[in-house]
Amino acid sequence: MTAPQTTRKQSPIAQAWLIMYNVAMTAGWLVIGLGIVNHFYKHRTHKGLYRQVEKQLLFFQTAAIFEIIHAATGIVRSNVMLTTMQVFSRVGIVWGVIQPVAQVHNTEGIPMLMVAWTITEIIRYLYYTFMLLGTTPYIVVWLRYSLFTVLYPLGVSGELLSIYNSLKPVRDSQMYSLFLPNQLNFSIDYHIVLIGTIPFYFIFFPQLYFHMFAQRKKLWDLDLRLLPRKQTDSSILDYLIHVVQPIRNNCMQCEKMKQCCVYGFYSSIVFLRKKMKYDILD
Ligand SMILES: CCCCCCCCCCCCC/C=C/C(=O)SCCNC(=O)CCNC(=O)[C@H](O)C(C)(C)COP(=O)(O)OP(=O)(O)OC[C@H]1O[C@@H](n2cnc3c(N)ncnc32)[C@H](O)[C@@H]1OP(=O)(O)O
Repeated sequence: MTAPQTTRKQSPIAQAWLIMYNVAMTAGWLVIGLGIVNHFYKHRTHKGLYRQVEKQLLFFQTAAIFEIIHAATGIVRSNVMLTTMQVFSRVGIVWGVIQPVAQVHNTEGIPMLMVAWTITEIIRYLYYTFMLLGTTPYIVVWLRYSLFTVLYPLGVSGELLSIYNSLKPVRDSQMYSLFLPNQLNFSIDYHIVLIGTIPFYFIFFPQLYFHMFAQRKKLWDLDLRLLPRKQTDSSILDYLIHVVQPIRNNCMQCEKMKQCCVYGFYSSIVFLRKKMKYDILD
């Protein structure tokens, strides 16, 4: 089964670039994923994990900056603000927190964010690639619009934990900081800057998270076949509603309609169906 295709037509050059980009990003994150699995298999600990995949992670996470360019130039329909937030936070974490602060490398936040990012990106870029090729396997759509419910909180917790773990080493080393007096007559305390980023997570993460739920619902409404459980429920309810519908039409002409159990049965199905948010078929 394939998902409904809604991707708009791009120019052939843009389309070729996007296919190349998405294939390269899928492959890159797959390599990172294999590195993570290999590390856990060999060492059974998250210690040393960052060093194992450092180069690939720096490269492919940084390459996500193209996503902001894609959205800003309009070659994809992603929301520019949300994409910028997402990419900016992750590139910022990698280059501004993890890479320069060695004390963070072996802390618990690292496996959390790496696992969340890696699974998300393999599926996301695979999804985009399939969309461009015009056929997306149902399982890829389902994974993209379901796993984020768990992976987003996991990734964001890993990021916040990494920022938290970097605070003491950054304060002690006075990294990237400039104190008065100096010739520029300007001061910046990187420790305070990092603390200042934390509230932004509480402002922007809910927006990103609920945006994904909205996208999921939109796609779901577009094609009710997307989720098997709902599909079954929907078919049963649809079947019942279509069987009972003609009886109900007769009921409408009957004086005793309100007391009639057939009409009551019909109404409960309609109610149940509305409750399950299948209003669009009514
Ligand atoms: C020290 C620095 C700190 C900074 C502090 C900032 C605070 C910020 C707080 C936020 C923290 C977030 C951190 C993130 C953590 C994680 O990622 S954890 C892992 C879980 N993550 C996810 O699940 C990511 C989910 N998000 C997305 O998938 C989305 O991409 C998005 C970023 C939310 C944007 O969504 P949206 O605008 O809806 O766009 P898309 O659905 O992606 O795409 C829209 C259409 O464009 C097409 N498209 C997009 N990209 C491509 C592409 N590369 N190639 C081809 N096509 C593309 C896509 O197919 C869609 O097409 P249509 O269907 O035709 O609309």
